Amino acid sequence: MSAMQSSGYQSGFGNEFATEALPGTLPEGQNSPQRVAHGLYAEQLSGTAFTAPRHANRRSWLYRIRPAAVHEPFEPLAHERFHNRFDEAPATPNQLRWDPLPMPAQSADFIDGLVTLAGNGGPAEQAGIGIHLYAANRPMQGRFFYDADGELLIVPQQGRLRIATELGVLDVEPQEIAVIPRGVRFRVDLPDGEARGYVCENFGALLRLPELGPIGSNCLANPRDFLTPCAAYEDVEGDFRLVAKFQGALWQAKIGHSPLDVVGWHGNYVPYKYDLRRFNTIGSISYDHPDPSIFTVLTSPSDTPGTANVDLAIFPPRWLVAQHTFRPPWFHRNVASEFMGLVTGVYDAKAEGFAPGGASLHNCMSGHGPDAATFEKASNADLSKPDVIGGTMAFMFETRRVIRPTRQALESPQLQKKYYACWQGIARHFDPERK
Ligand SMILES: O=C(O)Cc1cc(O)ccc1O
Repeated sequence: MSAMQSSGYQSGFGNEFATEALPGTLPEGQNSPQRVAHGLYAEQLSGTAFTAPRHANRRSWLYRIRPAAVHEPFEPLAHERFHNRFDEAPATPNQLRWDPLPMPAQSADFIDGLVTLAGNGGPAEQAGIGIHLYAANRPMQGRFFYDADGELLIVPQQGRLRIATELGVLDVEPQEIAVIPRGVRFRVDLPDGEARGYVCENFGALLRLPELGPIGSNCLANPRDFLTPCAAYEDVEGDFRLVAKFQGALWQAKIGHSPLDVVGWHGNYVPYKYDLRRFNTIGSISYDHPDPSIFTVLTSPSDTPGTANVDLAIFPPRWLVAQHTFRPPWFHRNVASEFMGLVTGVYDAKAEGFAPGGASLHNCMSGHGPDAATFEKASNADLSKPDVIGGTMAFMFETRRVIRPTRQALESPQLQKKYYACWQGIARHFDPERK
């Protein structure tokens, strides 16, 4: 099957987009005419309840060669490593850290290469997240995937992805992220031959831009930097497979054509990508290290205001200039749970051991913070000079519920048995006489 080429992008977040790969595809003035141009079928894809408030309502109208209903029945598809079983092992209060996942020894496409590290909630309650890693060395050939359980926030760490979706093609590279909405069918090709990264499967409310409050109307991730593909389609028939993730398990159906057959579409329920290097990072220009919520790129709200189902925060290159201040991330315990990954470079709270492609988990109220080496360095730093933090991109999935590691994550050879030791060298400095 020939790979779909990049179809170009439309910019904005939550817009009403309209795009067609063949002129004259989109009906004028209505969504579902008696006969659609070019002999296409009209189909609505609803990402929120019909009656969701207008500002939160997401749906798109797709004009396609065949409706999505055209496939054979689904059968269960075994995939032991990719799942939503977050109750297999006791949730531990220990700080956890993993080395990067090795590239697969056998041939693996994006689906084969998914492995579930942790999560909370689940698809049945439409709340919580799954945290997965992927490591793949082969494009998806003759098969397509959709996730009915949640939207997929993909954070590539190594190797580019070409994500051909029903709504067009996203070309994504490390330091960019992609979001594929719940239900949207896609195929992942690997332009660099292999790829590795992180996936947050969001079972809750759709990711959106955070409120800016007193920051004002700009900064953080600016809406115009979000890119949604223009329409692109393939008109191919063959003995293909459609893989669905439904209620935590995989299913597979025969399909005689590519489901990426949408010739034009309009609406606001869309895949998108964002270049994290465009994030307008703000910080303290007086004293103290602010809460990392100032680094929020996207948030999935929960029913409790200000308490996210999941936030994506990033730690991009930045200048630290705060005076009289311990500049790196402080020692911390949090009611929320913090999963971190590193795309490139060094994270400023950890001098070593947190490698690009690796991961750490600090659960509800588990103490964490700078390691001993970072603490000593920052406590003695010359604050008349800025700390110029360059060449790095760490990120955090922060969620209100405890993040429960899977059994395979706790038994993984990548789990660092001695992670706790990075704080063991923290010296006692207490002296009642010292000022
Ligand atoms: O390093 C971490 O684990 C995340 C984190 C970042 C920060 O800027 C402040 C506190 C915190 O826990």
